[in-house]
Amino acid sequence: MPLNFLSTPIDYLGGVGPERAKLLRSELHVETYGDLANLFPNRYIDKTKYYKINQLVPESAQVQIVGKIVNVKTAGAGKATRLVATFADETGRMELVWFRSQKHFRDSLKINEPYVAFGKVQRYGSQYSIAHPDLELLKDHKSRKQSAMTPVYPSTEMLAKRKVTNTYIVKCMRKLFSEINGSFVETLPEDMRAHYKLVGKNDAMVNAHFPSSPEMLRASIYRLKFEELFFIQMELLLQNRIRKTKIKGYVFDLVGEKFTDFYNNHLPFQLTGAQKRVVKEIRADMGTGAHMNRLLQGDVGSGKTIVAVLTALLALDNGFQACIMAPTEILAQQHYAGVSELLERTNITVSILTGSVKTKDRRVIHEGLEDGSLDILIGTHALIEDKVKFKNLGVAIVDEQHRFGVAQRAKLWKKNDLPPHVLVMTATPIPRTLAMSLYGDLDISVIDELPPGRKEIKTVHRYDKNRLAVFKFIRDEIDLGRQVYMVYPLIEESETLDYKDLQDGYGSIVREFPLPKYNVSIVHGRMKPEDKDYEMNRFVKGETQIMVATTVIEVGVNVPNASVMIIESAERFGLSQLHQLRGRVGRGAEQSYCILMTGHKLSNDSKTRLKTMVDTTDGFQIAEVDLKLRGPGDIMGTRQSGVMDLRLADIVKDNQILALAREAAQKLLAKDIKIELPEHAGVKRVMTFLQNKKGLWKYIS
Ligand SMILES: Nc1ncnc2c1ncn2[C@@H]1O[C@H](COP(=O)(O)OP(=O)(O)OP(=O)(O)O)[C@@H](O)[C@H]1O
Repeated sequence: MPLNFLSTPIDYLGGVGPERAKLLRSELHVETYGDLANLFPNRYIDKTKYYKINQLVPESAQVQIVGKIVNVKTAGAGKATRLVATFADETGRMELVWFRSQKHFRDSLKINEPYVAFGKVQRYGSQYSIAHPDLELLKDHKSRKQSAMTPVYPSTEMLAKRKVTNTYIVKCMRKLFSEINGSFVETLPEDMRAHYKLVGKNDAMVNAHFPSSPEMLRASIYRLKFEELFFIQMELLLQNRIRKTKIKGYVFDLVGEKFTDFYNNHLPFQLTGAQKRVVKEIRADMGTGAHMNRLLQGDVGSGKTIVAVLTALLALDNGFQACIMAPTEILAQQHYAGVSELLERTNITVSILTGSVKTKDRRVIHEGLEDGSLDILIGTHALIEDKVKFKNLGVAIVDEQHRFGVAQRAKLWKKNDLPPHVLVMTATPIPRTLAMSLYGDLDISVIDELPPGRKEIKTVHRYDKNRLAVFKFIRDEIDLGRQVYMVYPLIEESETLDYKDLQDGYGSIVREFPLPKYNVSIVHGRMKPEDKDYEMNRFVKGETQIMVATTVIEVGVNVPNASVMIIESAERFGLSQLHQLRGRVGRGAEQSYCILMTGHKLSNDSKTRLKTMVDTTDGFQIAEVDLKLRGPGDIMGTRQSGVMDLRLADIVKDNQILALAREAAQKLLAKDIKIELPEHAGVKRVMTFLQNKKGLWKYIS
């Protein structure tokens, strides 16, 4: 089947006039024959089965009933005007309802003639009804062979109102398939189909719409999902490859004195297996001559800082500088303190540049950067100001990518002849399956192992009415010398309300934990940055025992002595947010606790979230549950990605197929990177079709 046949506008299909074509376009995005063929059923129903009215139950979904219209009347007024027909069989009566009352439609309804009504039943009081049923005279219905697996296509209220019924769409589909005449061209190579046991394209298309058996239906849907995911993977893998061949990077092939000396003499601990593996991956990247763009995912507290330092040392050993960018002043300071301590006994120079650094000190930093005497610069957005000029920046390490835009990162290498390597660190785990489908242009390293000897954070869920016991627990912990976080939600829609909650909470905490024994800090988004930092620092230094805060403390804050995290209205937080918050404790040697406080009324989703938090501390597992609860739409960055356009596959539910499709794409490209072997003609055709607009092919063919 030539592709141009499939691009025939839908108006040309027999039985589709301009009116209905317009509706199909606006409601279902069906513009062409191809679009219609790829409009897959939501489900299938047994059209050989008929219900009696007295067999209906409130849960009956779509049913077919044979009966007669015994009368028709108009009910309601204005916009609520509707046509109501009483429909009866020998067992009872029900209603058929249309929210329109054109006279000619009313007149077309035949009283006391047998009809088949099909649709979704609803019950109002003791009465069953179907709104906008598919209605067909029994004799017409009987004249066609009915299938036990009739497809049910997506529909909208507008379509139902305008008589574009399921029966109509099925009719169009039959017509289309008889015109196509069984000749969808195969897209996947034969060896791949044999290896992954995939049915042929044509059979799959026909059976997805008009299944010959349940087994064939399953096999067809599997094949079509595989195909869909396979081509997405092909695009991602090719984009990645193009990036690597097009964008050159510095070659850091020396592992010199600085790295070796630090590694052999100054490591404060043994690296975990995962840290070693990740450092190896980074070294391999930097040695190839391609530009590194790597995402380093590591759960909270998994030890990303040491990886950042070793990466910086690799740049230094090859005669380059390094920088580490953090999203906030506090985090930049923490990194600076941590990195300086690690490098204390070496002769490597480290400085910090943030908004609050004085002009005089700035000048010294600028000079050091330009003459190359400053090796590592740590800082905030201040690093990308125009005045900051590196002599030769070799690697930029960016903490928490979503707070820095790509354009901002690009500013960093304005002085370089080549872009510095980029390592983005994030503590927000993204499930592997999602990461695979999203980040074609980014390589991913994962630290999936925590340093040894960590004590699991004990997590419990408590109801508000047990608050007194929780307060007692807090007092006991403070008596032991520990510090406590108390976090309140802050969501944009009801900022005023949240602010009140926070202030009320602060008020009651100060009453419960009075001076002079207790000192309480408060931090929230409405404070000036200087005030926030001041309050944070009091807590960091141990001058206050309790930190009342909104989620502003979410990322990266490191106060090892804080051992209790209380999260108020925990049901209002997302899972990954709860996990990030919990990660603020458990950073020292002491046993740590996380207490999730809620009221009694909880939705099922909230219960699942709380239970997941109580059951596990594994960020990746939590991310998987989060993805299942929220769907990929809300997860960072997914909105812009092609993943949301999937027709059949669901990257969460079909993650096994996704993994196989990725493997198949990798194998194919390993054998035939230009996709020019004759057996890959089908793949090439689809890729060309997909890529025409983006011009991907001009790079690889
Ligand atoms: N291999 C290791 N063995 C023992 N301790 C380690 C190891 N790696 C890191 N640590 C320690 O674990 C703590 C957490 O490390 P680090 O601050 O680098 O974590 P992180 O991944 O940046 O976490 P977060 O994203 O929560 O800030 C630090 O105190 C660090 O010294």
